[in-house]
Amino acid sequence: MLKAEKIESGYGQSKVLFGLDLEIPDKTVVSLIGRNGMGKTTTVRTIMGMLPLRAGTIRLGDEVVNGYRPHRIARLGCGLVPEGRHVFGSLSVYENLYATSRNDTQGPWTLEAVYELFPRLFERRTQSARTLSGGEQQMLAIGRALLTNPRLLILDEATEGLAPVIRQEIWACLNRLKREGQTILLIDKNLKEMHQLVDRHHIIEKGRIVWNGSSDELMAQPDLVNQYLGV
Ligand SMILES: Nc1ncnc2c1ncn2[C@@H]1O[C@H](COP(=O)(O)OP(=O)(O)OP(=O)(O)O)[C@@H](O)[C@H]1O
Repeated sequence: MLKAEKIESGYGQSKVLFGLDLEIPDKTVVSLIGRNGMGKTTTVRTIMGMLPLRAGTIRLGDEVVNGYRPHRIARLGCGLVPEGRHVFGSLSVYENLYATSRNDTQGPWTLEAVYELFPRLFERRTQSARTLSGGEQQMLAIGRALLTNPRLLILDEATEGLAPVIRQEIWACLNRLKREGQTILLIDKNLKEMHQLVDRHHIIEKGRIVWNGSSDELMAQPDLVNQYLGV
């Protein structure tokens, strides 16, 4: 599905990614984990074409997408749930969803399907997005991304700052998406909840992947978790 090879990028004079490799096979859930400031969001921005790729190659399927603008990456099937959610506060839930739904995509995700996934969004469909709780805004951001029927769904900090009960709803949603074969790139810090969900973890340290392996392999190495995740 997605293959990034030796990618480099950064901001102005400062380089953040130093030859990062990441492969996301079809119908798998892949994580990117690491301490704050190691380059997770920068990786996502680079994949989405929001930051220029300075070196390396990104392939989506068979297509090299180096230099593609974000809208083109989105049209090729990458749906992003950004850190901080970025819903349109002055628009209603329905308007947020409608504004990003497209009629040129094929797949299971319709407005009705999103409302079925998150009944709270249906209940609050006329409410302006700024009045939603953080968890409801995250549901809206996920619903908005799903409406593009993405081949690859990317979540940057899937459950950060959310109340525990809402977190469980998000994990349940992600587990359901996995069962349905959705390919996912997941950034989060909750290793316990990620255990069942993630097929392959990738630890990022100073802009490079320093380890990758299964959830069981990760849990079997507490030193690794201590060293790179600081928990
Ligand atoms: N817009 C920006 N301009 C300049 N430097 C930035 C910008 N955004 C991030 N950085 C720097 O790039 C580095 C990597 O940041 P990034 O946001 O990718 O990390 P992260 O792993 O996602 O961490 P976090 O969990 O804190 O978001 C950090 O040193 C950060 O200060």
